[in-house]
Amino acid sequence: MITIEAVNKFYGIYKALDDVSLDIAAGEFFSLLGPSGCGKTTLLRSIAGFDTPSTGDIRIDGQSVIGTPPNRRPTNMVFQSYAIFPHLDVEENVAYGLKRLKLDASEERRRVGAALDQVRLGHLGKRRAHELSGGQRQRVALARALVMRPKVLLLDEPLSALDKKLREEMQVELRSLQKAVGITFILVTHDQYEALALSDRIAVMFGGRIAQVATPKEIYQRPTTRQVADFLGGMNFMKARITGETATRLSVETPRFGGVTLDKPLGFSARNGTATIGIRPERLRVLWDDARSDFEVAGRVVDRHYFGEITHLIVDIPGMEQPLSVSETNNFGADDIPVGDAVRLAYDPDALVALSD
Ligand SMILES: Nc1ncnc2c1ncn2[C@@H]1O[C@H](COP(=O)(O)OP(=O)(O)OP(=O)(O)O)[C@@H](O)[C@H]1O
Repeated sequence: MITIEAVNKFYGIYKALDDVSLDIAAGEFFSLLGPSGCGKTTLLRSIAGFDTPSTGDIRIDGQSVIGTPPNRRPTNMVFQSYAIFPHLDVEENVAYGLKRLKLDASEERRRVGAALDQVRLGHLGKRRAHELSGGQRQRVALARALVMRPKVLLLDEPLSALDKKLREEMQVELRSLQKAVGITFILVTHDQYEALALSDRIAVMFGGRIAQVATPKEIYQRPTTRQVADFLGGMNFMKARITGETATRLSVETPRFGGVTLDKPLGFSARNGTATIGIRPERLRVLWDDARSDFEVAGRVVDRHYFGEITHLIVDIPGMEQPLSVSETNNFGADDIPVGDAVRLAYDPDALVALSD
């Protein structure tokens, strides 16, 4: 539905977008995720028409939109700062963009009512902006975009001004709203949890380039580069010696995790016969008492951080360069393991991933 083809964007000599190509399907909830300055807003603004790529093409439903002004594109953008008019009430705010369509009054009222119902603000139509909470204002901004019936809704960090609890509530709402209206949503966020919780697919960006595009589960469980793995949650990294290589698989020998064969990440090239291997902290489990596993490593707890439902244990493993970070639930008392204690950790070899540097 949306095709981004070899898009580059220069600001002077600075390259904000570097050869970006991407296909986004109709009805998809798609997120652009990355650290500040990685180019995600520039890409979103290019889809909306507020920025123009220096080279490359953007097509919506097969039609190039380069040169088409924002208001003539089948897109609508919701900004981070809920830009709603303070002197208008909620209904007037939502009706604002409809004015140029010159609908008859009853049709306009019907569409405004439907958009407000979609964001659960039907009862607050006569309120003014200063009488609304942050979450309600953001819903007005959403209704204002939805009322225009865009094919694509573009969302630039729409929830970042909200506090954590409200933000989580609005995330759930945004997801169900997207399913209900069925249009394509493209969300820009630097919040990995937001992207994981909301998206059908995520593109992770660094330095103007797309590092990986995949479903939340794939991107979390099978990151292809060290940078992607590090940006989305914690990851223990270790060096391993390559003992065999095919087009798609890599056999490695690790100091403490033994020999394993793994999927070869995209764009992988071996340096000095070594590869970087990763395992997520929550994929390591403490083995209590006499419990045994075919796959275990032994070490000593050197630090402990309590997070309520989980505890992070930092475990030094003899022969490993870096201690392992272990995220263990407190159901079994991980929060009571004293620093200095010997522990054994079980792991599933399937949880190990090979990463491109
Ligand atoms: N109008 C501009 N002129 C010059 N440089 C710009 C302009 N707009 C953006 N940039 C630069 O391009 C890069 C990408 O900016 P962009 O806003 O797309 O990043 P971002 O990933 O959305 O970051 P953030 O999350 O901080 O908004 C940044 O380094 C930024 O400084």
